[in-house]
Parts: sequence; structure tokens; C-alpha cells
Amino acid sequence: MYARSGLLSQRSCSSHGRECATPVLAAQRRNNSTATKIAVEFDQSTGVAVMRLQGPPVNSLSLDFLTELCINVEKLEMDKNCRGLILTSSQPKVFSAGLDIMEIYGKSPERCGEFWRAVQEMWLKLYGSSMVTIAAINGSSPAGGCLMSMTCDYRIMADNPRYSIGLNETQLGIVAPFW
Ligand SMILES: CC/C=C\C/C=C\C/C=C\CC/C=C/CC(=O)SCCNC(=O)CCNC(=O)[C@H](O)C(C)(C)COP(=O)(O)OP(=O)(O)OC[C@H]1O[C@@H](n2cnc3c(N)ncnc32)[C@H](O)[C@@H]1OP(=O)(O)O
Repeated sequence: MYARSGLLSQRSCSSHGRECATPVLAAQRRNNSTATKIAVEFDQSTGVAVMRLQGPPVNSLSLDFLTELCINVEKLEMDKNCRGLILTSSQPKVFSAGLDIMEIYGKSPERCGEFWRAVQEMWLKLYGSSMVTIAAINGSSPAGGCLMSMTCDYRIMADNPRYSIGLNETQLGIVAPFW
């Protein structure tokens, strides 16, 4: 969902002076899901968009979820009026549970490859964004959820001892790549 419907589809990328396009098209081609996992509200007066993750129960990062996230970030990126992005969760107690483990369990190498490319695309898009990005971490944020928040320029986390954040996959001996 993008609150300023119609605007982006009518404008060319070059009119905004920002780089765009190919990754969005790739992501759009991939996005066959009709359910909306990402809600975006853009405040014209402040130039700040709030992106709410709303993939029940725990905003796990499935291929559909990642695709929708990337499409929405790219749309905002193309809008020259949008200067800031706040990423937060609509789910109670959880910002994001990280990668959807069912996307990598028992899947073909091709499907795993597609999924992993979508993971890379997500963090590269956020990390390379020209918008000021803030993760408002209003719940637990393990593993891929932590990665997502680390790619933002700033992080603010709800002060609640029940919420945790970190790369918990290291407990299984899985470490993030060195690049
Ligand atoms: C700047 C950066 C530069 C470079 C970086 C480049 C690359 C980096 C590469 C890698 C780093 C990132 C790596 C990521 C790996 C992963 O993300 S693997 C996934 C790891 N996630 C977890 O271990 C989370 C496990 N879940 C939890 O801890 C809890 O569920 C959570 C605290 C999130 C919520 O707790 P609670 O509210 O009690 O809910 P439940 O535990 O009852 O869960 C509810 C249902 O949700 C299902 N679920 C939970 N997590 C996942 C998940 N990750 N995927 C799929 N499904 C999940 C859970 O099974 C329950 O389902 P059910 O109701 O039983 O059907």
C-alpha cells in the first residue's frame, strides 16, 4: 500500500533526479502476492514516510514480504518530496523475526537463490537509500530483523526487557558474511 496512489506510476524516474527502476521492475515481476504486508503513510508536510511492517504473526521476511518492502522503499526513493523514512512494526511485541525459515527449509537451490538475492536487495536498498532512514524497533528483532534495522541510519528501540535484538544465528555457528 502506498498512500499517495497514482503519483509514482505517472512520473518518470528521471524527473526526480534519483536513480531507480530496474530493481523495482524485477521486484514487481516477482511480487505475485495480493496480501499487503507493508503499509506506508507519507506526510507531505514533513517529507517523512512511515512504513509499517504488518506480516502476521511476526513479520518474518518471506520472499513476498521482502519484495513488497523493496518495491515500497524504491517508490519512496523515487519521490523527491520524501526525505525521511521511519520503519516500524504493526505487530505486537515483534519488529521482525528475521528471515522466514520456511523459505529456506526443503526448498530447491534455485528457490533458495532467489530468496537470498531478495535478502541482499532488501539490505542494499535500505543501506544505500538517499533518504534518512530510522528503525523504530518496537519489539524483538532477532537475526534478519536486526540486519534490517542495522541498515538504517538510526535505530531507536522500545525500552522493554522482554524485547531482544541481535544476530542470534551466531549461537548456531552461522555468521554474517564478511563483506
Ligand atoms: C549492514 C549490513 C551488511 C551486510 C549484511 C549482509 C548479509 C547479512 C547476512 C545475514 C545476517 C542476517 C541473518 C539472518 C538469519 C535469519 O534471520 S534466520 C531466522 C532467525 N530468527 C529467529 O531465530 C527468530 C525466532 N523467533 C523468535 O525468537 C520468536 O518467535 C519471536 C521473539 C520473534 C516472537 O516470539 P513470540 O511473540 O513469543 O511468538 P512465537 O515464538 O510464538 O512465534 C509466533 C509464530 O511465528 C513463527 N515464527 C517465529 N519466527 C519465525 C521465523 N523467523 N520464520 C518463520 N516463522 C517464524 C513461530 O513458529 C510461530 O508460529 P506458530 O504460531 O507456531 O505457527
